[in-house]
Amino acid sequence: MCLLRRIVKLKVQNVYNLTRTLSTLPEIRIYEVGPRDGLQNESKFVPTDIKIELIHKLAAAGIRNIESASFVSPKWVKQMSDGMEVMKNIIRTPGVNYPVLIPNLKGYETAIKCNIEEIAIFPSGSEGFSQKNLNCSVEEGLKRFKEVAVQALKDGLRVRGYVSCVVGCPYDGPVNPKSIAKITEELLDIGCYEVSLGDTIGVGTAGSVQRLLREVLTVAKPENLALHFHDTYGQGLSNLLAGLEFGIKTVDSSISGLGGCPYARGATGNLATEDLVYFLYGLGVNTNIDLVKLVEAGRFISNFLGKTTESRVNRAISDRFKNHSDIVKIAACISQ
Ligand SMILES: CC(C)(COP(=O)([O-])OP(=O)([O-])OC[C@H]1O[C@@H](n2cnc3c(N)ncnc32)[C@H](O)[C@@H]1OP(=O)([O-])[O-])[C@@H](O)C(=O)NCCC(=O)NCCSC(=O)C[C@@](C)(O)CC(=O)[O-]
Repeated sequence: MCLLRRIVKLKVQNVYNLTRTLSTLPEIRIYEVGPRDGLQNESKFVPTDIKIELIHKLAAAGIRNIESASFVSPKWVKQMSDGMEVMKNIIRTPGVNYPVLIPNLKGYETAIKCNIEEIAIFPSGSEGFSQKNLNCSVEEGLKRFKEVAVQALKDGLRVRGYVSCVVGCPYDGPVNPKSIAKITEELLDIGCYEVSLGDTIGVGTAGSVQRLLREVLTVAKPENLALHFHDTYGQGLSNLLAGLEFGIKTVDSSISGLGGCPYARGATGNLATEDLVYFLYGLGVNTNIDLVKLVEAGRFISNFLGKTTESRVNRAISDRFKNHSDIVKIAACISQ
């Protein structure tokens, strides 16, 4: 057989093997943060009914975990001041989880009146960001969050943890993976069912994510971790692939790539949910999410904000794709 045909045969075999290997990827759980992390940084106040409609659209697209509100101080994040109205007025889809962000007991006492089942607490991985974002030290923040977690667990709620600035801090610079591992361990010890590792300013790369995970996986199992990558430097998907290769199965993302923390200067949006879902379909992972409806949800909120979507998939998918299966075939390069 001539050399060229041998190379082609080998290439086809490799592609098939790669797809087959990656297609043995487990169920990937998508944790949508758009209504909270996505909107919190928007200067123009988004009316409560728009927030609620976005949540409904995300659920209709098949998203099963939608972080829907935040019970932080309105003096700190005005955009999230209508958390109670949002949580009291969403029409809840059976099987969909609607967690909320809680900074302290005061926020918890408000949130618990809104029929919540899961809360998220969020210590910082660096001192500088902790002071700016929570007005306290990392240690004081952990003490506060522990009080919240103990009460929430007593009330029968699930508690998710975040660690912010797991790679770099806008104030302190590079962050030591060992300190992230320590905070992760403390969150798991107080009863968090999972800890989402937040690259808040998106400076992470596949290399720094590998270094971080090698450290954190000395204290946590992959099934108790989640990946939360802001896409500021365009590294979100490659960071994600690095994380998936460590067996992590939960990924945070934000519709239309919205987001950023008002107290992390330079922070921009999260990995876009549309890009994440397309990427996963390409790996043969069925997310049960309807990409046409998801793109529509992204266009709904981007149009309301008067912004161009940050999602490359949302921008690229023209209206010629009338249905979801056409897009999945493109994503997975399936010809027939
Ligand atoms: C934690 C605090 C409250 C401390 O803020 P503080 O000023 O130190 O709080 P305080 O205890 O001194 O209280 C000051 C005033 O706020 C009130 N207050 C106090 N707590 C609440 C509350 N929960 N809800 C409503 N009101 C509250 C309190 O009642 C008091 O009212 P006053 O007596 O002046 O009238 C503040 O720093 C805060 O709210 N920070 C949160 C900022 C934030 O939301 N940042 C964005 C989310 S984190 C993020 O985006 C990162 C993440 C999670 O996505 C992961 C990643 O991307 O990496």
